Amino acid sequence: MVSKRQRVAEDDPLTRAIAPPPNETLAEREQRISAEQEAKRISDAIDEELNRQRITEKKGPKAIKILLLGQSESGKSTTLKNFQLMHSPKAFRTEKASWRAVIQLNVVQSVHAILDLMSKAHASSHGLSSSSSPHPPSSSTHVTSPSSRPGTAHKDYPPLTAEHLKLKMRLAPLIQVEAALIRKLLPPGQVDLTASGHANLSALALQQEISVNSNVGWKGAFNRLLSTVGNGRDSCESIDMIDWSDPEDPGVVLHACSEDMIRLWADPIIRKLMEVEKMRPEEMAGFFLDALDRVTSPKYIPTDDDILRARLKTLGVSEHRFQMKTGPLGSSMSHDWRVFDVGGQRSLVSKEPLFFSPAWVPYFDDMNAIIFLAPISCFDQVLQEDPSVNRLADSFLLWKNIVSHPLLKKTDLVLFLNKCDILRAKLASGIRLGDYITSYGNRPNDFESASTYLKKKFAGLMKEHAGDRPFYCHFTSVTDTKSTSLILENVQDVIIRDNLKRSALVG
Ligand SMILES: Nc1nc2c(ncn2[C@@H]2O[C@H](COP(=O)(O)OP(=O)(O)OP(=O)(O)O)[C@@H](O)[C@H]2O)c(=O)[nH]1
Ligand SMILES: [Mg+2]
Repeated sequence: MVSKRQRVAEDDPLTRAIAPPPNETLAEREQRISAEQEAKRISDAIDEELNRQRITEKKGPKAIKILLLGQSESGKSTTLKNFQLMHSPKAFRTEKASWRAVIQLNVVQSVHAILDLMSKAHASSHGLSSSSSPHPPSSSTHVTSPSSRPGTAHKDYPPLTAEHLKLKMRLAPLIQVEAALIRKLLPPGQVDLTASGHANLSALALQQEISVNSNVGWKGAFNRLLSTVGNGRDSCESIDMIDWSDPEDPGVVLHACSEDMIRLWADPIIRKLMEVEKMRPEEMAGFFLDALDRVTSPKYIPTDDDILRARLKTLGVSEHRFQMKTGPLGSSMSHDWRVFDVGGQRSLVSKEPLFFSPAWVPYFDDMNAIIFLAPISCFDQVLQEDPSVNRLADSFLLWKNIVSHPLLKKTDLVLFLNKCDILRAKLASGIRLGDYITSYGNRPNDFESASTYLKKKFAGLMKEHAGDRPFYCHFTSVTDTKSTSLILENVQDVIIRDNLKRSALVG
């Protein structure tokens, strides 16, 4: 008779699956038992390895953590990309297909800003209000002077010809491409509606910059999308998965509009128009108009430099981990490094950047170092989130808050005076630092004097609010990978040295 318990066990699918076959021969039984023993041996070995790793992790040196801070567009994500390029170049390059779409979006948005300005100039010359133009005014990121904000006086725009208006019409398909690219880059439900509050993608694109929440892995979303149109190969070489013959690829329209975009960007009247508007696209984030021929070519694949210049606003936090040998040459000591990149945009409610929110502050004392980025070329610009605040004044204020923060007393603070390449070009073009920073007075308007002066200002704030803390400061252009990798190596050395000093004091 079969007991109830035995019946239950036989009904159990797992028991049935692992039960020996009913007519098992002696040889088969021996083979089965030996296979089971081998499987158990492998499983035990895996458990043992996991345990060993857990113990070493506990015993081994703690991960070294770096937090990147600074206002929006200061260059935090670009610095993170430099870390990735230095320590995981292969992984960095597998994301080229995703960056191609971001660069295409950057191109379209730069052209869009110029088309907006043409509408505004056209409306102004016909005595209409610019709000009657089909395109609302572009975001203040595209505008480098407070004088070009809405509601300002009538300007002396050069008259546009019929040819300009035709050119503008021929470029209209780019607006659809813009919406398609945004849809492609944002996983469903990830459209950031915080600023405008409506879901029309094309209008949304005009009103605000697209941001991607780094936690949801937009690159992953894009790769999944690619794999449905590509050859279906489950590869991480995302560039291999682009279907170059896909007629729906945004690159097709971009290529078709290429000559017209080049003509627009080179046109002397359009240049004059931008000059009157004090609009300098070359200083804008994600500037590719000087490389239109290349980036709109049918088989365009971004270079490392292109990826560093691509602009995608960060929402939330991005993390990059890598391992690095440390200590004297030949030493086998290895550290885990973690670099955190937090979106610098301010909350519309608290007016504070995300990294000063109550959710983030508790993490501060867990950081070994903070790299604070101050884009010193922005002395004549205002914050996109609050046009009443000058960008350089905002960087001074953030720096002051960081150096005097009680939770950051033991953290290494490293200052990157960033966008030096743009500062140099801006001063050379005749824009005067003294017109915006009155304390600069009549000092020479060259890079050496201006950068030294600004460095002293930041050092002064440190001295005033944090006493004799070491002042680590670098002049950077983080889109230049060569010089940035040297600077980052130096920063890593300083952090390791200070970390060792601290553990010696504790030990
Ligand atoms: N020319 C030049 N461009 C730079 C430099 N640093 C950053 N950029 C560009 O400026 C834009 C903004 O840089 P990001 O690194 O995205 O700025 P962010 O601080 O991460 O901004 P949020 O994510 O909004 O907080 C990108 O297009 C970069 O390529 C620089 O030193 N020189
Ligand atoms: Mg960012």
